Amino acid sequence: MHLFQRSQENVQSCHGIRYMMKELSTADVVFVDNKRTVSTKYDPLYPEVEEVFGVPHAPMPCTLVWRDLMVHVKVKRGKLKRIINNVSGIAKPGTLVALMGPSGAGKTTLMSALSRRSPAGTVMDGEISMNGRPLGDFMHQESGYMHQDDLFVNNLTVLEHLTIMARLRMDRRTSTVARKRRVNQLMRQLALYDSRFTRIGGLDEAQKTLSGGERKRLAFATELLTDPGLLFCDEPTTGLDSSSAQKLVSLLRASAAQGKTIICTIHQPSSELMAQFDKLVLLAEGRVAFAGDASAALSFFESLGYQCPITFNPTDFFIKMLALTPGSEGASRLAIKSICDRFAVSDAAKELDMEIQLEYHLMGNEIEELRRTRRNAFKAPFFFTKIMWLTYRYMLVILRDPRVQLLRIVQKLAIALTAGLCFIGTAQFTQAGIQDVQGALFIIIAENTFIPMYSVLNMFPEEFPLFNREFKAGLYSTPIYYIARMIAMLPGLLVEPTLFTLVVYWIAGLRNTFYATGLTVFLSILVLNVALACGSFFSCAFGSMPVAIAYLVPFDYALMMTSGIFIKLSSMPRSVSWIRHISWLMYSNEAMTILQWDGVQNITCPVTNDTKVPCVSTGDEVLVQYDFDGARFWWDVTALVILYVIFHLLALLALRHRARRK
Ligand SMILES: Nc1ncnc2c1ncn2[C@@H]1O[C@H](COP(=O)(O)OP(=O)(O)OP(=O)(O)O)[C@@H](O)[C@H]1O
Repeated sequence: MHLFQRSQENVQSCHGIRYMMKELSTADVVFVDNKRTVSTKYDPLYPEVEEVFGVPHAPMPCTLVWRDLMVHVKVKRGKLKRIINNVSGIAKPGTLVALMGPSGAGKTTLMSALSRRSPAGTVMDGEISMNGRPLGDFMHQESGYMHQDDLFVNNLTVLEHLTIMARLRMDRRTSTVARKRRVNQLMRQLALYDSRFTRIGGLDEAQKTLSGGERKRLAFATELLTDPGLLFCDEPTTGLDSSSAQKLVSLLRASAAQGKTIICTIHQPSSELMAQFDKLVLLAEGRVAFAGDASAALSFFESLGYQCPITFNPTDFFIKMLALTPGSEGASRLAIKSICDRFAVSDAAKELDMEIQLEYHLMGNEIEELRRTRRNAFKAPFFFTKIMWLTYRYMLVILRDPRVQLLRIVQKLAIALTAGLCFIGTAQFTQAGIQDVQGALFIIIAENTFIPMYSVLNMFPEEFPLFNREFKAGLYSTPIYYIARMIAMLPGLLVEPTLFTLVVYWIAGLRNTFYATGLTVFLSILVLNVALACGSFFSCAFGSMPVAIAYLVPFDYALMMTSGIFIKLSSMPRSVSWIRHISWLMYSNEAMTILQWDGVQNITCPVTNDTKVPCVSTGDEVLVQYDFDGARFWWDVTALVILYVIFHLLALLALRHRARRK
């Protein structure tokens, strides 16, 4: 309770914003063209929601303190490179903090450390705590992180994206109505309501998509879904025109006014933008060159004898002072060191130090508050809820472009017709017919193997950046993503092989029994799924399509050569014949051959007087000719299922390894 009261006081005393908090927390505040306006005609997306719930709560106040922080990254041969050097600071509720400095000063590294989102290979020393708690995994639930480059599933609309994100991010105890209300509120507050049915992005030029500013606001809305008390924004205005940048910073300002703590890295903002920030931290060469009220930075530099020219924007001046001048790096480093050293003994630094000490002292007494926080700890959505909503997301993407799906089916039918026509009337119980039947079976197997296996190679590398970001944000685990991704593809994985196999089977006139037809279709579905699992494994293991192809081509040749169609399996050298045990082409070829020839007794032989001309007259002899065994049908099916499971498990492990390493 203590901490909450103290933080609330901070919020109110810091800016006298009690009035604003009340005002901004109502749902009818809309930002239009950088001006906050109150809509006169209230038009909520879900009217029933507002009636039930009324005014929302203020976010939980968050005070972030860091003391004597050092950050190193691992470079070659296990050596450590120091990026952040003995940095201390504090960010309180209701404040908008700007983290500025020249390129390479360490802004992103510091912010990643403060948000507990540092990449693997980062070594930290020093203290960071939020509301008295040393940083832990809770940071992913209790803080938001807006990345510089916004990543979305482009084909979704704004409303679909926010609805799905609400399902993945918000506490599972939140009711459906409350979730809808939050989505509604955010779309209205961030001026996205009119674009709610607009697609976020995409390559279709005929489709209207979001502008750069709208994408940034959508990224901001996504982070605000859980209403975190602490928000990190990495260069939120980069790539925006001045009006959109102003609009976005006004939104950050308004959120801070609601009681949030917001830390932003920012590149040389205009004076107008800078005026919206309360606190400024200037970094140079991994050290603090200034930290305190944004308005006091100029006086500090003046006290060192550095006068900002009247024609200069102060932020340009700070960066100029703290950047290395090309050609005289040594002198620049000395000047920067001197500024940082003098800040370390300045009144502003002492004041900051005292504030930090006081915060630590007060935090020591917050045990009761900690207990309360733990009791109300965030409860993530259930495993199956996440799978369901992620599957929905990927299914939407597939369904969004029905023309592509239709084209794929038309293409499959065209290939099936072409292939089938080559075999028309040839599948007979004759000596020539044996080769024709085996050829038709191999066409079915090859078509269901190679196209699916290669087409999936690009999928995981393409989706990896978004997956990795959402995985790191704790939205879902690798198995959840992987399972959802596979389930979303399932309809296509059933329809395509079924259509192709039935068309070829029918035109080629293969064995006309329900048992043989049904099981051949089943086997072709299995073959396609094993091939896709194998492609997924190569895609996850090698991370890029060209590398994956380089390894997959020799692998698939080896599988094809041991399929039993090109070389007699018993005549292969032992050193390579073992490969057939992992060849789904061999297992499916054997199983489909059994279905065609099992019990056949009447294969006709050519009429000739030469008794030495060999003749295969029964199905069993056909199987012997290919080194197949009629008793192994169900073993073949089992082997295909085992390969399916193994390839998927390997793919999952490879993806997990990749995600943890990045
Ligand atoms: N993993 C790493 N290995 C080696 N050097 C690194 C690594 N990460 C960061 N650095 C170096 O640390 C310094 C600070 O990087 P950081 O990205 O934090 O700077 P920044 O202030 O955010 O720069 P910018 O404004 O250009 O994004 C840079 O010189 C960068 O090259």
